[in-house]
Amino acid sequence: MSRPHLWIRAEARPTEQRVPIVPADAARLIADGFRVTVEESPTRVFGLEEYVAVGCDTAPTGSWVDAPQGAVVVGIKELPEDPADLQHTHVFFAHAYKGQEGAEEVLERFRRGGGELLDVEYLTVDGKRVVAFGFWAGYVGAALAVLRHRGELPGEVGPMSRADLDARLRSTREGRAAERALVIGARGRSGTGATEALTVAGCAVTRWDRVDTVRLDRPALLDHDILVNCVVSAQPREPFVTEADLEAPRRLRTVGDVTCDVTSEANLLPFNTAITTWQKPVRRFGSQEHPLEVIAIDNLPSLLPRESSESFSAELGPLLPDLADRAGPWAASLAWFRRHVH
Ligand SMILES: NC(=O)c1ccc[n+]([C@@H]2O[C@H](COP(=O)([O-])OP(=O)(O)OC[C@H]3O[C@@H](n4cnc5c(N)ncnc54)[C@H](O)[C@@H]3O)[C@@H](O)[C@H]2O)c1
Repeated sequence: MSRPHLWIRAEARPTEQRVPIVPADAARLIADGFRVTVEESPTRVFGLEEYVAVGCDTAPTGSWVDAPQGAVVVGIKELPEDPADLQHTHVFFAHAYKGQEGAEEVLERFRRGGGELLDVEYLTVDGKRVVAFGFWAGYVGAALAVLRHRGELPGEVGPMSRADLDARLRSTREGRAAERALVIGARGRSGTGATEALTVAGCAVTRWDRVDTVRLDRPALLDHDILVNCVVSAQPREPFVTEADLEAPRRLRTVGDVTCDVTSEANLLPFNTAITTWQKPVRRFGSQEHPLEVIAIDNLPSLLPRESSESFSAELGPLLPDLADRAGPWAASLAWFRRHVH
């Protein structure tokens, strides 16, 4: 069976420590007949020596531009702006098919260079995504909400390990009554992660999914200390929290909005219309007496780079034997590319 040469590029963003294939999975791929080249990276959470130890070749940062023609360049986030023409097959999250800012330029680079994009977001089986970062997004999103609620998140956030995060979740619970925390979208990937973090934190967790919001019981919703919104929402519908709720007395004080649907028509927390950042993670609403604080960070998985990389790699690895034939989920992703690039 044919095995393409996998080229793991260095991420362009200086804050991005994740990697799509971790050393343990690179070892499995090499045993299965793949050649794996890993670029040097100043930020990656796994050291280059860990890849060398399992038999990967190494290459300088950004040298994928000169990779052999058949190599498949694998990354997570956007490509650097150079070169102008893309000749290789690239696997990454391009965010290029929904009219996003800069999307047309990216597609034009592929068109000009004759390259091919196999966008990870569009790797699907029976229409369902098979590689995603949702679990750890929910985990860290819920964890930050709890820490903020406990007065333990005063300033900036940055990449951390799960062990450190869990230690903070456990140490800050001592001597407190368990907070009432509600996860909506609890059966999904991020909802499952959120539930796990809240459990580690010692919260009393309520889990709602679709059936529980058909007739929204807003008083019950507002009678929680913490809300973590993990709902995939495509159409406008009755908001979970309204402007009117902001001024009124309520138990709810902290919201982790994992969806970050802040500018979408389908925003279920429409009082908030902006994301928050690692530098300024919290936005404050409501009155002095009845504040409501929201964390809506749109790159949550990068805050747990090791765990996010491990789970991503575990999902991607088993798909790679089908890559050479563009079979299975690769065919689905390629179809999206062909629809957009002729
Ligand atoms: N902030 C970040 O860094 C980050 C990272 C990854 C994903 N996300 C976002 O998180 C969201 C969730 O992603 P996911 O991978 O967990 O999705 P998912 O499809 O695994 O789960 C979504 C869940 O929402 C439920 N749901 C849908 N409509 C509902 C409703 N009206 N009421 C209650 N539940 C409802 C679904 O049944 C499902 O269980 C998406 O918007 C995604 O883009 C954000």
